[in-house]
Amino acid sequence: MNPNIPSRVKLVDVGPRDGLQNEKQPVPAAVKIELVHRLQQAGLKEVEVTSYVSPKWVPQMADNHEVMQGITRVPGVRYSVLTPNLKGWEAAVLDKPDEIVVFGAASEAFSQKNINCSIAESIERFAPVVEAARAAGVYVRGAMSCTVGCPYEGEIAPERVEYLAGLMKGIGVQHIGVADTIGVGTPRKVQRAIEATLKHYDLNDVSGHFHDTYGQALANTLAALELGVWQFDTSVAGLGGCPYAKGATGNVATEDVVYMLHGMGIETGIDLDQLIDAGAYISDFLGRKPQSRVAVAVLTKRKG
Ligand SMILES: CC(C)(COP(=O)([O-])OP(=O)([O-])OC[C@H]1O[C@@H](n2cnc3c(N)ncnc32)[C@H](O)[C@@H]1OP(=O)([O-])[O-])[C@@H](O)C(=O)NCCC(=O)NCCSC(=O)C[C@@](C)(O)CC(=O)[O-]
Repeated sequence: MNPNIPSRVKLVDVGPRDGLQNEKQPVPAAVKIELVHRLQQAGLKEVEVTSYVSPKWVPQMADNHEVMQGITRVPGVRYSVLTPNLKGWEAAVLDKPDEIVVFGAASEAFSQKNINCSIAESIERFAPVVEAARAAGVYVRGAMSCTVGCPYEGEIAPERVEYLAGLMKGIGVQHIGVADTIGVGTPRKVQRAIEATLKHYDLNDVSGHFHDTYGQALANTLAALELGVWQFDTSVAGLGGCPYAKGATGNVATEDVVYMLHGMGIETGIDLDQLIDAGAYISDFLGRKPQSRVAVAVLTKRKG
């Protein structure tokens, strides 16, 4: 096996936030809370719970306070939330997240559509958020959208990823996620985006966030593992899609990544059966099958 491949991987389940943010049907806070509980029971050590964004832009996340305050926290589990500006941070801090996420884009057009400002303006907005969070002892992660392709601008060059990673580093963002927002990436392209990020960030501070629109997300995860990346965002049942990236499907399913990693002898600390139950719970609520191939296979096998 490639010696760069780590023996242990940390997965952050972003299903409750990235997975549900685009759902058109209302999902009650109680269901979101139960999903977080089931994920932590399955062994997830970090869950991205919600976002503090405009309820006019993303109505599904309007219950952020209720969800964060309703969770029974487990020691050793981290709860992260998205905060695009100081207003978001001021709301989020009341709910005591372990980690906040500022989210920018390597594409100007996506930045405008997603957060209504240019890349340069986004960094100006993030800077005081990062400062306030770090002063309060809250860890700061950055997400970089559209690192290989953009729904409005097409292919994104690695130099633009390097540029954004440098800006994020410059304002004190501690960890950076390399996102293939619309799932158009293929393994070499994703590796180039990660290599560009590694010009500014240590390998231990970089994670992968791959959507599966074109069915490449597992291959892209493996490509990132081959560079030594050991942290990934995944979404239980493959939930999700971004409201500002039409047609993009959910993140790679946590179940599929766990199955692949365990099959490679890589530890995750996650119980696949309990994870599949968590995915079945939310999929039943939404009235559809899990998007995870592994979950569907196991659930079919269980029926006998
Ligand atoms: C970023 C803003 C808020 C800027 O929105 P804006 O309109 O430019 O902000 P503004 O400062 O001009 O304020 C306009 C209104 O929004 C309110 N407002 C302002 N800020 C907040 C806040 N934090 N929370 C609640 N309300 C807020 C503010 O109070 C005001 O309310 P009004 O006076 O009209 O009633 C807006 O564009 C927005 O909410 N966008 C949604 C972004 C979003 O959630 N996108 C999806 C998540 S990112 C993602 O999924 C990608 C990722 C991370 O997963 C990685 C990947 O795959 O690429």
